[in-house]
Amino acid sequence: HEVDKVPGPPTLPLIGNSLSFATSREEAYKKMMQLTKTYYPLMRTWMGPNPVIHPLDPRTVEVILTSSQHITKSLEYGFISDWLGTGLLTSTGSKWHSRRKLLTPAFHFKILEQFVPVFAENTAILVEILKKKIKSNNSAPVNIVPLVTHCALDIICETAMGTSVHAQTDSESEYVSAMYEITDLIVYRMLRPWLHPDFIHDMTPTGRNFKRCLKTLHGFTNNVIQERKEEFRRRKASGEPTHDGDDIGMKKRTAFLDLLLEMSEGKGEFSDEDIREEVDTFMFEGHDTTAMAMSWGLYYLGCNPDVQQKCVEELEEIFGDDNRAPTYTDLSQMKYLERVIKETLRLRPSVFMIGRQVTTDLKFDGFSFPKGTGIYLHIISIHQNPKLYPNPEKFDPDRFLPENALGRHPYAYIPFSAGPRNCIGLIF
Ligand code: HEM
Repeated sequence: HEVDKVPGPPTLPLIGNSLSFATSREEAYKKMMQLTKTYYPLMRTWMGPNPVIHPLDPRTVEVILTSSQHITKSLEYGFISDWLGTGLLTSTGSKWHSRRKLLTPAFHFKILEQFVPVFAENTAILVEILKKKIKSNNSAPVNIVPLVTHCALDIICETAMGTSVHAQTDSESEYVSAMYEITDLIVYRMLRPWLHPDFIHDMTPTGRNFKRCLKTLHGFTNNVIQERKEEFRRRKASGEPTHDGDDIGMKKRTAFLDLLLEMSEGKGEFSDEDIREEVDTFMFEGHDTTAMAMSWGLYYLGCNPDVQQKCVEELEEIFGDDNRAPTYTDLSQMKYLERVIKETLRLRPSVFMIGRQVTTDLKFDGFSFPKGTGIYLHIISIHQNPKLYPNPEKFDPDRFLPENALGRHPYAYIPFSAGPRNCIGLIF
């Protein structure tokens, strides 16, 4: 096979390199990181019967990401599509093109600006919960990940669907548990090629649990969509504004769902099913990514008191003694905090790997890769490459000072991916 001209670890017939990764997430991750170091700058593996190439330096990553041809996601994304359908993350070709065009205005900063109070309200709840935890724990370490994740879930629910799941105050919610469980089940399946065929997966406990979670998740979004739709129609019929909140507890803001409903009513371009797949996509893409970024950010602030002190000073400069909630304009003044977030996403990018599938022959560096070859892009491996970031494990926000970033390859920093299929929620 053409792909075998590229160096890579020894393979077994039929199963390729799959056995090496059919282990815990942690082990699979460590193994992959080690391989990317050994075979830098280009590696091949076989995931079961499927060949995969791993471009590991920014130059070749740029070739893939800037291409308008290579926009089809790798086979693994198929395991999410029972949940997310062919929404923006998983779709390809003309469906993806038209959806991306339709949804881009929903992420305009004018829309995002009205969400800042939602961030502030939910963060205030998180701070109170953290204070209580620290007190009741006698200042012993607190696992912040579930707390931060619940906060992120509340934020994304309110901004994407205009409804609250109150995950911070009701962590027993069925929807919240299903959300947690399904992501674990998907990763478990990805790492085990014998679970890839649907008919096998469906017969296993993993498959049955997956279906159960799916029922809860789809049931929840379907309900919210129906409720919002009825409300939307009622308002339209009575001549009220369709999406600026009402007196039954909704805040004065437009959730993504309201925008989708407007699109569907206006031009009939979105069916209920279309709306659900996009809302589910935002829920999936928008909560775990932000929760991990916030958790790692807090972790690094905790480990680096000097960095923490500089953030405090910056905030004091902006707010003085005022206890008011931050505004969108305030955010743009938090230059140092922005570098802290950038450095967090360098060291611990929430989406540490993305995948593509070759659909028309791909050529670079004297190699030719036929249709059907998988492409894995290891964002984390690029971000931790000592050739691009000296002393890569060191947490140093000043790497992102303009003078220090000068001359760095633009594809050496890609936490939100890049090119036509980059993250639509990156300003969020
Ligand atoms: C720290 C936060 C985030 C990070 C690091 C992140 C990262 C990424 C990355 C790397 C991709 C490319 C995925 C791929 O090619 O497979 C992506 C795509 C996407 N992200 Fe984000 N994301 C974040 C937050 C969000 C939020 C808050 C939303 C929505 C509310 C969102 C919605 C999406 C969507 C819909 C796509 C698919 C875009 C397309 O294919 O056209 N993301 N994100």
